[in-house]
Amino acid sequence: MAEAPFNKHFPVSWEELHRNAKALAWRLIDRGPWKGIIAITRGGMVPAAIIARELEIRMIDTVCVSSYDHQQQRNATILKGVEGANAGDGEGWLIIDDLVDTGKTAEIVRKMLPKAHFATVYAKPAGRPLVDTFITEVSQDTWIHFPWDIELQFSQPIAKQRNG
Ligand SMILES: O=P(O)(O)OC[C@H]1O[C@H](OP(=O)(O)OP(=O)(O)O)[C@H](O)[C@@H]1O
Ligand code: HPA
Ligand SMILES: [Mg+2]
Repeated sequence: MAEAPFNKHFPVSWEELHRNAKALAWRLIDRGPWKGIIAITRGGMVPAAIIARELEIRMIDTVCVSSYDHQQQRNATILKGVEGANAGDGEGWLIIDDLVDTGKTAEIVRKMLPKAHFATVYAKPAGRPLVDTFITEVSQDTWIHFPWDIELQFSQPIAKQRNG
């Protein structure tokens, strides 16, 4: 697949992610009770853990999907479904991912659990219609840098960045 032009970069700190995942938990609490959480690996496991803690949910399973090599999108591969959770059509279950981008991953997981509630912390416009609840929208040409993917390093002054 063609590489998407990510012109903008949106770094997220652990604190920000924690705050936004908690904000998502606040939105989800009144829509429950939830039978459990299905986290989409790997990125969904971090917000899923925070939401599980806030909503006191201990039944957690995963759907294992892989679709990106860093910013390069590939065909999504399902490595594991949800057989263990006995989630049926997903009724009463929460699916948690860190973000929807093109919506490809969400589309695949929604087919597995059509009645589940799909929630993400971040959403880009193309994937937004596939999510039931999210917290922050960023533009399609923005790459979100999650705290587990980045480290502190020297940053060019803005003037240097603008002048190339
Ligand atoms: O809406 P889409 O275009 O499908 O993109 C969103 C998916 O891509 C990322 O996962 P990725 O496949 O990179 O795996 P990871 O979570 O293991 O990093 C992200 O965590 C979402 O699951
Ligand atoms: O913007 C993104 N950031 C991190 N992982 C992703 N996977 C798809 N889009 C993104
Ligand atoms: Mg993922």
